Amino acid sequence: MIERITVLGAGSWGTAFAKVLADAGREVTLWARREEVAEEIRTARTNESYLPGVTLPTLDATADPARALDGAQAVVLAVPSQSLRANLTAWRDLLPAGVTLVSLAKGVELGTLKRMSEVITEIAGVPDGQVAVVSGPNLAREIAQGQPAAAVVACADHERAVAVQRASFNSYFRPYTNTDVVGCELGGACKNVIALSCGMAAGLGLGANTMATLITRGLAETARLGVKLGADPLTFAGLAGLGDLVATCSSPLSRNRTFGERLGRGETLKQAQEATGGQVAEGVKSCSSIRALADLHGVDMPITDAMHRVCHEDVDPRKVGAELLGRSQKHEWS
Ligand SMILES: NC(=O)C1=CN([C@@H]2O[C@H](COP(=O)(O)OP(=O)(O)OC[C@H]3O[C@@H](n4cnc5c(N)ncnc54)[C@H](OP(=O)(O)O)[C@@H]3O)[C@@H](O)[C@H]2O)C=CC1
Ligand SMILES: O=C(CO)COP(=O)(O)O
Repeated sequence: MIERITVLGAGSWGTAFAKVLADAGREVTLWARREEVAEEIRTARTNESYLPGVTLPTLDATADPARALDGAQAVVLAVPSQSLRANLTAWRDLLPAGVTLVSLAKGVELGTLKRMSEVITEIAGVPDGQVAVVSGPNLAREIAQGQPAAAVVACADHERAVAVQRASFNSYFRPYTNTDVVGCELGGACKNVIALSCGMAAGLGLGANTMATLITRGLAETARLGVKLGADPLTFAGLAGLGDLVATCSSPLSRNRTFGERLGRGETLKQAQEATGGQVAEGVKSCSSIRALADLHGVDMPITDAMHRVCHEDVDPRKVGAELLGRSQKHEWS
């Protein structure tokens, strides 16, 4: 049984997941980038900047990575996807040998076009089977409030997935196992981009039919990419596919959806970034890396392409909307 777990990253999801683990009976140490955040978690049992009003269970917290990683049996990586490489490079010599590495990040790296587990195996120099991914409909604030939710723990090594499942299962958090790491990671990364599009539609004043269309066609393009890269198509009907997509596209708690809504209301990228105060909306960068990955593999992802053009080529959301509708007509599954 995994008993001692270190969570690296004390933002919304890192803190909420540390709570999940502590509520599951694990001994948890949470690493925060800033000492004042670590001190607040240790002494006041709160992290007001990320989870206001939430009382945390007993947790150790530190800004010292060496102290955080000492004796860890599993290490959870909860930093933004575009900084994971730099962070892990700084931490890799501190990782205990054979430790299970768990990724919470949902993104595809710009430049390398790697999934997060690929970045981790490369930087930590560990085999695929040592890296697990947790993904699913897991809006941090709801989980931190103890609202029921399920997730998937995906790992090429089934036994390791079961160990993480057992370590994180509690009265409100129900993890399932899966061995389809590619599908689970792509589901998590792509849904952030589709959530941007749903937010944008909401910002333009559009209703439920448009949302459902974007969700369904978003899932179709995600599955198209996933299958091309070796994922199991069934994964996209599961928690890390449809589940996460529906939660993120529908909830005002989603940073990606909220960001898209601002763009839909006419804000520029810069204005939306300033208004969301540095909180990570992974889809803004992932729309470019996922688009490049799709291009590399000859996969058509029109919604993702549209989001890239709005976010990075300053194209009007109304224009990409009209273009999406005017694409050449085809069979639903071609
Ligand atoms: N929030 C959610 O509901 C969910 C998020 N995720 C995924 O989890 C990952 C982490 O997201 P989340 O916790 O929400 O993000 P937040 O934006 O809430 O927090 C980011 C955390 O990472 C730290 N951080 C930011 N930039 C860097 C950097 N360059 N180097 C080191 N640390 C950094 C921040 O520290 P500081 O405070 O000092 O800036 C903060 O602790 C993302 O990939 C996200 O998609 C997955 C499921 C649910
Ligand atoms: O991944 C998430 C829910 O599962 C969180 O989504 P946001 O990053 O859009 O807030």
